[in-house]
Amino acid sequence: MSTHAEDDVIAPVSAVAGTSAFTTAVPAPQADRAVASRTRTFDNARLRKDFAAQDAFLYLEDFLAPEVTAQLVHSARALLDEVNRNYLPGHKQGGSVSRHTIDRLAPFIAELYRSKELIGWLEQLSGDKLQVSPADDPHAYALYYYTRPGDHIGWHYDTSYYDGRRYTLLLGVIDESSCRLDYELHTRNPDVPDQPGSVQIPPGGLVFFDGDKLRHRITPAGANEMRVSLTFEYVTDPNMRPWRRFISNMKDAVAYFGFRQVFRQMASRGKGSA
Ligand SMILES: O=C(O)CCC(=O)C(=O)O
Ligand SMILES: [Fe+2]
Repeated sequence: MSTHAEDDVIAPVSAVAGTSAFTTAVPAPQADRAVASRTRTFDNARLRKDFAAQDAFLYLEDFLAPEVTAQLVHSARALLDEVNRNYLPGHKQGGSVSRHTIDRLAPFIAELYRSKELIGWLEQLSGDKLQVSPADDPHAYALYYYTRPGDHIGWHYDTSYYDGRRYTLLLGVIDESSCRLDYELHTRNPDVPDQPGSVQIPPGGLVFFDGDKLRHRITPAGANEMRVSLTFEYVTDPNMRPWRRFISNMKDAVAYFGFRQVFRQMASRGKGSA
């Protein structure tokens, strides 16, 4: 079900992938400064209202500073050789790169994930105190790749296995595709009719939502298309009961990152080295 994907790249992209991409220097921006340069220009009171009115969902077409988007695009292409592909018939087909690989090869993404400016702004929107996900959660930050015809994710929620809420931030990185994020608002609220919507997330665009409230899917990629999105997960309580951790890990191993990535951290922690 889970395979490596060295040869899974369409031609124009593979020209810049591989080791040479790592040596082509693209200076990393300073994450906090770059985030603040954008968030201080927004009408944040208005965005907060929009987020609440849409039952904990917000889409912004143009969020990231251009130098951040450029850095993410560079990393997404440089990490093509690291993509782990998965097929879950009827539910999901596509690739992902876990936070463990990002830590090794794209540290700017880890820095952006932890940016105080970013987290503070998301806290303003959500009205919740947010924390980064624990070190052994491979989903804390991850890249998703849609590079083959039919790559998609079926309807689902980003269910929280934590004791508190789980928020998902999606950042558009590469979108040379017809893929759409289809969603339904208010599905958990019997008093409000479900409200369907659909967006494409262009490079630098943002989607932020409470994972247990937004029903969503990514529609299938066509031939010669490529889409990469970056996901950040924030939680209100990083505690997770052991049996839920087990279910969450199994899901991440089967549907996203492969067993080696997901259980590697646990194994090394068992030996006292993490
Ligand atoms: O690729 C995306 O933008 C979102 C993917 C998604 O919904 C998920 O992996 O849970
Ligand atoms: Fe999702």
